[in-house]
Amino acid sequence: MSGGFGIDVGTANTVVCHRTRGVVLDEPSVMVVRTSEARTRRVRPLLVGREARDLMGRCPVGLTAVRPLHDGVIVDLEAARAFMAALLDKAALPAWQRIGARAVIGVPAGATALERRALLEVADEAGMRKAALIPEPIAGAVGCGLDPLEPRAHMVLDIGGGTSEITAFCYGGVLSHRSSRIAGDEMTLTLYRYLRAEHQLLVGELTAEALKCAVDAEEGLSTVVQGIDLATGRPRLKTLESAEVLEALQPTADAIIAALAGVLDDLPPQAADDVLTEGVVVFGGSSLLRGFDKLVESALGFPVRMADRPLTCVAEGAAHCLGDPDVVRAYEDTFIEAG
Ligand SMILES: Nc1ncnc2c1ncn2[C@@H]1O[C@H](COP(=O)(O)OP(=O)(O)OP(=O)(O)O)[C@@H](O)[C@H]1O
Repeated sequence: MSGGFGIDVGTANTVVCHRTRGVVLDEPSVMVVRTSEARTRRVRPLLVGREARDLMGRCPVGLTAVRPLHDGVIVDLEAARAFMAALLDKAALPAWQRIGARAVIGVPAGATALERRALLEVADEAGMRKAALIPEPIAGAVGCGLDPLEPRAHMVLDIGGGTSEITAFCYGGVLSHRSSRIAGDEMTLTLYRYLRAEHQLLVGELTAEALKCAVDAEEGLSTVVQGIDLATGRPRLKTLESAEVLEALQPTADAIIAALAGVLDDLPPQAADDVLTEGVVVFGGSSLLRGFDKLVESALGFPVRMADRPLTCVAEGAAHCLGDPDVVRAYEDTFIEAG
């Protein structure tokens, strides 16, 4: 059987990868709904994905932008169902391809049983009857070409929008795992707060995020930001050097590096040796922050391997696992519930 989908429903982006056709959907995990319907069972998205994201921070009265996931897990089942159905409609995936299709879905390694069931229900509603779950770090590792069944330890860092997950694994089992809520959204919030406190400038979430993505560590680029002056209430432009932006983001990067060091400390010497030789494999959108790899390398002193496709490798790895069920079976009982 050649069909089926690998799915990564993330806090920031949702990616669907067909087993043979590759990525068929890659959209922000946002929808715009009527405020009166937002918390009801009859929520009907007016906009979904990119168009919904464009309205973030600009929603007129009566409309609300909703993110159905927080920290990588579903927080509102009705919203998530409506979101997934609208997104699949938007991708125009024909019903014959979807209904009864197999799917492997990436889930944070620390998702609770309830959170995992919520994802399976959403897949079921979307018509995918034979869905299986896989920890996202393992799916991402497969998408980067690692073999999580070989008797050799690997370590991956997945920095997405809501969570950073660090996982060391070997021979079908997890050696050590840490998850932190310090990831891309927290970096954006840090910049928003920084501009407010240090430059008395109020900016929208999309502007703060664009500043984070525009930063260029190597070429010392500067970026012009437009916001509202807190003192006068008038629009004002501010030019920021990359070095200043990176300095403001340093504490968030330090927190992620500390979690990485913690996972390394947990490893038995032989496994640590494997990891130090291969280096840590990094993926997730926030790994694209300029200079992040150099920061990790200089802090920990071991190599960092950036994924070729950091935003889609989880969905691609999950799709690959459709043809390699041993990986799904080996890791299905390795979810680590937070105590
Ligand atoms: N060039 C860039 N520089 C810095 N950050 C970036 C860049 N491009 C994307 N990002 C950030 O990557 C994050 C989204 O990454 P990704 O799509 O991997 O998250 P996700 O899988 O949806 O989230 P999670 O894994 O937490 O559920 C956003 O916070 C976004 O701002």
